[in-house]
Amino acid sequence: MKEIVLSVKELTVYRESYAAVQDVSFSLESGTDTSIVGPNGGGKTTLVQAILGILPRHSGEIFILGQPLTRKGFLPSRLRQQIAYLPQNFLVDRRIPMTVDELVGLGWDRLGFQLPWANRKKRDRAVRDALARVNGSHLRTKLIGGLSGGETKRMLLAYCLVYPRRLLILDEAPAGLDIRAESEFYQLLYQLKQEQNWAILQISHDLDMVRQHCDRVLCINRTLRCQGTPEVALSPDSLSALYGTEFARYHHSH
Ligand SMILES: Nc1ncnc2c1ncn2[C@@H]1O[C@H](COP(=O)(O)OP(=O)(O)OP(=O)(O)O)[C@@H](O)[C@H]1O
Repeated sequence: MKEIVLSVKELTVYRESYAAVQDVSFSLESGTDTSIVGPNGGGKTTLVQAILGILPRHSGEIFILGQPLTRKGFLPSRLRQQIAYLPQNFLVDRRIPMTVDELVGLGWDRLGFQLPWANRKKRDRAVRDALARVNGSHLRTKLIGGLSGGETKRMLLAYCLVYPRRLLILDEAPAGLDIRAESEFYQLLYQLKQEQNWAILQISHDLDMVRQHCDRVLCINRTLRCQGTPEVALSPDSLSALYGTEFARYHHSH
């Protein structure tokens, strides 16, 4: 059964004194893959960061699995754990002597107090399975500082998968993956959506991918210019309104 996983109502978010996202409303159902598209600086990342509670909102409301996200970005930990986020760039000090399985295991750990030895076997199995799903079993004992860009992506995806989630948010996730890894990546997203009923929200500039893989599209340029199926939201008229006439003509003529 479909369920509303995320609901955003009349959301406005400021970057300094500028409303980077203004009056945006939409909702996401479980078992669906939705893409956010729009020009550079259009507010896509700002929108996602507000949903994650990283950026404060100026006005509007955000509900995750029916629970409101507070103005300060607080969500009960049992709900926060249902959300996974794969950022565009992995910004940590890579000199930290941490192995891949240690990092992926952090995604499994419950937020809040727990005994370090509790559920050890279950945790180890979950880490192994998550790495296997992203074809990253061979990376298990590697230090995170020694990974290539594509391997880092796989590790982060395993971090997202290691625990059953309800909402997966991706910021240009396949960037840095080779052709085969990218295809496997979308296959995996499809499985998570179909078999696990996850709702997926992904920022993308790859309109061909969006047409091929996504069920719905949100066209953002500060405000929500259009939303609907890829056929509707990526029609020549919608693309002209979003990116300008020249782009729409070019994109449809090849
Ligand atoms: N840290 C920041 N401080 C101030 N303004 C910012 C900051 N980050 C982004 N902005 C501004 O907010 C607006 C929206 O930026 P945002 O990064 O959300 O757009 P985007 O659609 O994700 O862009 P891109 O496609 O280039 O990644 C832009 O005008 C940008 O200059």
